[in-house]
Amino acid sequence: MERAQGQLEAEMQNLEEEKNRVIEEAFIRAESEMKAVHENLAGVRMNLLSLQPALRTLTSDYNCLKRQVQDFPFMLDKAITEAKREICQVISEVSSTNQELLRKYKREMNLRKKCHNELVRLKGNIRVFCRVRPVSQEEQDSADSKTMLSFDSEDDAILYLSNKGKTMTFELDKVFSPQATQEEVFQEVQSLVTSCIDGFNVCIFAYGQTGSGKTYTMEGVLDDPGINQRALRLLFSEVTEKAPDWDYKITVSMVEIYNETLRNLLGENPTDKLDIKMNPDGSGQLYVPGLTEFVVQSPEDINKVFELGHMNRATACTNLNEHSSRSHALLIITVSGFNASTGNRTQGKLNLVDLAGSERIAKSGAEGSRLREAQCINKSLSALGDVINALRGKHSHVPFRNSRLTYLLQDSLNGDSKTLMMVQVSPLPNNMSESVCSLKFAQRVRSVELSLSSSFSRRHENSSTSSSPTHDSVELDSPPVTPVPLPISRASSAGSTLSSASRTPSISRRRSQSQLSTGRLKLTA
Ligand SMILES: Nc1ncnc2c1ncn2[C@@H]1O[C@H](COP(=O)(O)OP(=O)(O)OP(=O)(O)O)[C@@H](O)[C@H]1O
Repeated sequence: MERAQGQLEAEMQNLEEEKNRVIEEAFIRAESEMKAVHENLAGVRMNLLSLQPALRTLTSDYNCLKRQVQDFPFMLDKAITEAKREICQVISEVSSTNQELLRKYKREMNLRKKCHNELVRLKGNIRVFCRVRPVSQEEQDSADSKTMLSFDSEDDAILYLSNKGKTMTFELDKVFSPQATQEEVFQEVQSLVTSCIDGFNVCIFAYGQTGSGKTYTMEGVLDDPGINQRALRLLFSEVTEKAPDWDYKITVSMVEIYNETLRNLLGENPTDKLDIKMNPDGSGQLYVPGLTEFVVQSPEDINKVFELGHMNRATACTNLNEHSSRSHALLIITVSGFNASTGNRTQGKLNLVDLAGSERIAKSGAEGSRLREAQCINKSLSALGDVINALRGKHSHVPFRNSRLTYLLQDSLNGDSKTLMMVQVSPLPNNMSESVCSLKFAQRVRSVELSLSSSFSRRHENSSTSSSPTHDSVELDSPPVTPVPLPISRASSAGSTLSSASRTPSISRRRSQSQLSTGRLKLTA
């Protein structure tokens, strides 16, 4: 019993010790945990302390933003109102500048038109050029190739023609020697071409006997095109350049007049005959029902037009060369413009005409269909001369209706329209009588015009220069023609609508003027 009690006490003793140890350990652990918690707490406190300024900044930022957000609609309204006011002010400034510019532009345009009209009035609106074609290789080889034409080295408007021992002098507006290139010829006519953009109607005729180079000048050859193609290309590039301000439309028609019958060369059926009628819209303008008008929208279209016209012309006849000599070929280009900012509209027409051969076949005993062809050609060329004469003579009646050609071109020959007659001449002695006829025709056309464009000539209206430039009024082997002594209007032609840049100071012209003052011109023997 005592032993058991001793054991129990010892166990209790152990347990008591064990308890004290565990408590001590727990206390130590609790103390170290407490210490760690304190340390963490201190860290958190430190963090809290360091975050406080940032929090204050954030709070103040937030408050600031909040105020701004509250103020924003008001500020926005204010800014918009201010911007509106500034924009309105700028717009009104720009618009008044614009108005001023528009006013100036319109005034300049009117001035330009007035100057142009005045220039046309002073110069006369018919110009006559002459182009002498070169002698071909074949002709050079033949015995009869000696050219009878010569040029004035100091005056590019004079042409001398030797005939039967006498030298005839012709004075025109410009003479192109056989060396003149297609480009040089075009340079002289390009201002006339572009004037149709300004709303003028223009006619350029190639006149002369068969084989004198009319088609070469107008159509040209594949690698060296003539006036037709160059004109269309120039017009296209000019209107493209003006595109931001102007909206232009270029349309092209091609017509052939054969035996007084009109054919549509760009139509689906080129053998169909066309008629010329009064426009039912009451405008008093003529129109050709069914005439194809091809709208040119790209340079490629230009090639298409010429290919189609050429193909249609060729398919409707057996021999194109012969046929083209006996028919008039017309390329009619219309340029319509609209300026959206000024509201201005323009419409000009450029008629490029390769006339039928002017030789007088009727006098050489032609019969049947050849005779009819010749009569038709003579009739229309004479009608052209009569119309020009009547127009420039301000006759009350202008016989437009005497031929299809003049009837079709009525609106382009009338009013302030401009005409250029390109007289083609062969240099060969065999062709001399026809060359003389062509040059006389040209000179009479020019003299009709000149006789009305200077006061001097008005006084001489009824003298030798007033004869009508009718085609068949020119007689073969008639005495040498007297040069038209009217250089006054040409002397004042600086700034001509037709380029005068290439003209040389003219001894001949001075000579003409001094002869003019004596009232007489002699032929050079
Ligand atoms: N300035 C020139 N330079 C080179 N060749 C030319 C020139 N003028 C004409 N020719 C050539 O002379 C020939 C006759 O010219 P073209 O056919 O143009 O005459 P045309 O007056 O139109 O004749 P047609 O009345 O028969 O149509 C052609 O072979 C042409 O190529």
